[in-house]
Amino acid sequence: MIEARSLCRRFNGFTAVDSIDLQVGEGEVFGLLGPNGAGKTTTVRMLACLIRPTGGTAYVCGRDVYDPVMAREIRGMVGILTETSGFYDELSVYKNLRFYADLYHMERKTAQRNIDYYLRLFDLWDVRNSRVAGFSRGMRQKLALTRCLVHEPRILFMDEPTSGLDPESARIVRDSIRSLKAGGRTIFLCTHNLDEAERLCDRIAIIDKRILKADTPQKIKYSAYGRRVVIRLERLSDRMASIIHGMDSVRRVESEGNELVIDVNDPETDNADIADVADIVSTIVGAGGRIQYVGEQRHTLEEAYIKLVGDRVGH
Ligand SMILES: Nc1ncnc2c1ncn2[C@@H]1O[C@H](COP(=O)(O)OP(=O)(O)OP(=O)(O)O)[C@@H](O)[C@H]1O
Repeated sequence: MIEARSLCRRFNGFTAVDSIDLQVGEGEVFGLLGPNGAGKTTTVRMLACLIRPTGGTAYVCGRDVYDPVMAREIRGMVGILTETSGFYDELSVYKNLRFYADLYHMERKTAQRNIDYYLRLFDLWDVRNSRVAGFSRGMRQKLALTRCLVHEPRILFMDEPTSGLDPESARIVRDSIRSLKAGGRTIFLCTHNLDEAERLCDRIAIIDKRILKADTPQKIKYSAYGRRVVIRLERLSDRMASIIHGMDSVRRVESEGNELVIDVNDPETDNADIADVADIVSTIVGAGGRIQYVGEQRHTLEEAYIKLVGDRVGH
C-alpha cells in the first residue's frame, strides 16, 4: 500500500527527513515512532500528498506521489487524523461532517449512512445536532476520527490519535483502530505512546530523520536486548548445564542455584523460530531434568526505544 525509497524532505537547507525506506502492506497497522522533531509528521504529509518530497520515491496505493493527478487520487483514498483538529465551531456536528463529505464529492446517501454509522460508533449520536463549540478534547478527537473515516479511506494516517484523551475515550479509539484493521484498512500511526504502539502495531519503524530500526515490536525488543529465557529445575547438575551450553540455539548460559538463565541465538541473524525455547525444554526433559518453571525475561518496547534512540544521541 505504501512504498517509499530514499525519501527526503528538506526545508530551506534543513533536512527533516533523510533518505528513509518504508514499506507498509495492505491491512497492516504500521507505527512510526521517534523523538520530537524526528520527521514523523513530515513523513505523513509527504505520503498523504500534502507536501512534495525533495528526494527519493514514494508510491501510495500504487500511485506516484510526485504526479499531480495521482496525488489528487491519493488524497481521496487516504484519511488523516492530525494532532490538532479544526472544526467550524459554530456549526453542528452534522453540518461539519456533511461539509467534509461534500469536499470529497460523496453521494449524499452514502455520506449520510457513513456519518450515522461512525457517530453511533463513537458515541456522538446524541450530540449530532449540537454545535461543536464547547466540545471536550475527547469529543473533538472522536469527531475528528469520524470525519477522517466518512469518505471510506483505504489508508488512515493518524498522528497521536489518543493523546490528551481520558482512558475510556483512548480505549474507544484503540478499539476502533483494531476494528478498522479487521475491516481491511491500512493504518499508519505516529505515536509517542510506546505501550499503545506495542499493543496495536504489526510493525514499527523508529525514526530520527533516518530510520533507526524497522521490524515487529517483538524483534525490535530482541535486537536491543536479545532473548533471554529462565528455566528452573528441581535440581540442576553441571552435566545438564553443559548439555544446554552445547546446544546450537544457545549463545550463553548462566546458572544460579537450580535456575538456568539462557541467551538464545540473536534473532536478527538467526531464525528465531528455530532457536526455540521448546527445543531447550525438550532437551532438558530428554536428559532426565525435571522442570519447575519456564519464563522469558521481558523488556518493554519503551526500554528498547530508549536504548536505540539513546545510543544514537550518544554517538
Ligand atoms: N514547514 C516547515 N518549515 C520548516 N521546518 C519544518 C517545517 N515542517 C517541519 N519542519 C521541521 O522539520 C523537523 C521535523 O518536524 P516534524 O513535525 O515532522 O517532526 P515530528 O517527528 O512529527 O515531531 P513531533 O513528535 O514533535 O510532532 C522539525 O525540526 C521541524 O521544525
